[in-house]
Amino acid sequence: MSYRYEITQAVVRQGIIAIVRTASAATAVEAAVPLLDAGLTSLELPLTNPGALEAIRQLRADHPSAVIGAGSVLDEASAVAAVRAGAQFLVAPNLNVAVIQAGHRYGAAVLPGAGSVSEVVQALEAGADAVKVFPAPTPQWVRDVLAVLPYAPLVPTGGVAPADVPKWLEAGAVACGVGSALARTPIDDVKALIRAA
Ligand SMILES: O=C[C@H](O)COP(=O)(O)O
Repeated sequence: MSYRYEITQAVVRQGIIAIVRTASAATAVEAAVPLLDAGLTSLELPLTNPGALEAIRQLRADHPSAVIGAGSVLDEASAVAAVRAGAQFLVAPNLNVAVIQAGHRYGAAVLPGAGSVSEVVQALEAGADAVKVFPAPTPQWVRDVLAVLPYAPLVPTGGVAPADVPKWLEAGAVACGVGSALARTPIDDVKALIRAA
């Protein structure tokens, strides 16, 4: 998978980005593998995780068909480091045009963060492949924004409950980022969630 539009497609196809937050590279891999085995195909490892780059490198090597991204990518140096470690997509809670440019320069899809209609538009103008709406507002917010920006690929993230993912997707979000609540979800429920998304 080389082109960033293919990466974006793969990320949104399932409708869920599983965000793995742990205290070390080893525990990140340990937490990621059951999610991948359950059928989740897109994983985000925030750079705030100690050992995130190492975990990204290992997951890319061991799971070549998965789509592995880096989260909390706030600046260009972090973007380049993440791509060099193998990150195929970059996510941030904010908009930094230099992150988009660096990601695109090296073939990664980039999902900057936005919290308002103006910020969504700024992210799209800056070349965002999709826009992380953070923290996740409400499904009605997504509906309202899509009424005026029907082409905006929105990815609500932050406080999304796994069981609510279908509601966000019905509202028109292209995917949801799900982190802490996913970590608390039994793996059989994760499988059901994948079927429902
Ligand atoms: O970047 C987003 C958050 O870390 C994910 O939030 P969450 O843990 O509430 O799903």
